[in-house]
Amino acid sequence: MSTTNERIQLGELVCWRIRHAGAELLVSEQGAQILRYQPAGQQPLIWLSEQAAYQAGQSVRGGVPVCWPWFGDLQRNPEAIRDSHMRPENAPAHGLVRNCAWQLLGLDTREDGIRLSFGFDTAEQPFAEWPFAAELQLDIHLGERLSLSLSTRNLGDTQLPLSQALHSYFAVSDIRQVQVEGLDACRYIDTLEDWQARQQRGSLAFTGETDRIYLDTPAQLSIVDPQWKRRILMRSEGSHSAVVWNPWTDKARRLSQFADDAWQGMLCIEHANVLDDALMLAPDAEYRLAVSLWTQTL
Ligand SMILES: O=P(O)(O)OC[C@H]1O[C@@H](O)[C@H](O)[C@@H](O)[C@@H]1O
Repeated sequence: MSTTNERIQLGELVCWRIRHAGAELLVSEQGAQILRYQPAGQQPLIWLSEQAAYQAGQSVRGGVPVCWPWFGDLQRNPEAIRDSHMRPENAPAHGLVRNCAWQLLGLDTREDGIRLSFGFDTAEQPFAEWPFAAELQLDIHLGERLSLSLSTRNLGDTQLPLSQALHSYFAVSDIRQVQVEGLDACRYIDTLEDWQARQQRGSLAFTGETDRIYLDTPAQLSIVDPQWKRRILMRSEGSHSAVVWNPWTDKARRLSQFADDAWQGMLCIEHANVLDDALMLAPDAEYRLAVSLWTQTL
């Protein structure tokens, strides 16, 4: 099977364009962020905004940003995570690494696809207001499926409080036509309804702005997209929580790098470790959060 890789510059960002057996993957070294993924002969599976800005120090809208060492608004995190930052009121949303330079550790072509690894070490790039030592590695494997694995090793001598997510933006034909399966009976926190706890009944369809944290989630979820005649499957390891987000009309107008009507063609399902599923990593412990993505024809 033919596999090629190309180092390209998009605006200020160094990126890798990988082609394998008709599939195409675009990854930025900044944030070790997958920007786009299109399986062979299909619509994109991972969505990238048409208004994406490729600037140093700014996360790109779309793809799969890595949220670490906290997810979302730090002030909404469990106490141990809030206390991990010296000035939580000034801490950026979604942690510290999504707009940092990561290091390319390896790019290997094999019979079953191509593997890219990126590393981030706080010993080399310390955060003044987050006094912990950790080593992060994101391994990306493009084969028949796209697989991501994020490992955190605690290099310090105290416990490391952590929440995190692989913030995947999926491409869909029309958010009003798709459904998410696998969440039936899961508890969720509706962040748009004063963070009240609710319970999912049946599959999830979308009729307005949605921003929910699902808890006790199963290993496999899927997006059913009848118009594009496909099901996107997601299988995770090391995650029992997932964030489901679509900004709908009003929030779309307030988002950066986002066209007013872009909400129609995207859906975030973010495999995570948040709230009850947040982590305390012992000294020298390593934790792995992983997700594999593929499609089936409907
Ligand atoms: O604009 P950002 O920082 O990339 O965040 C995008 C969205 O990310 C989601 O994970 C959150 O649940 C939303 O509340 C948020 O709006």
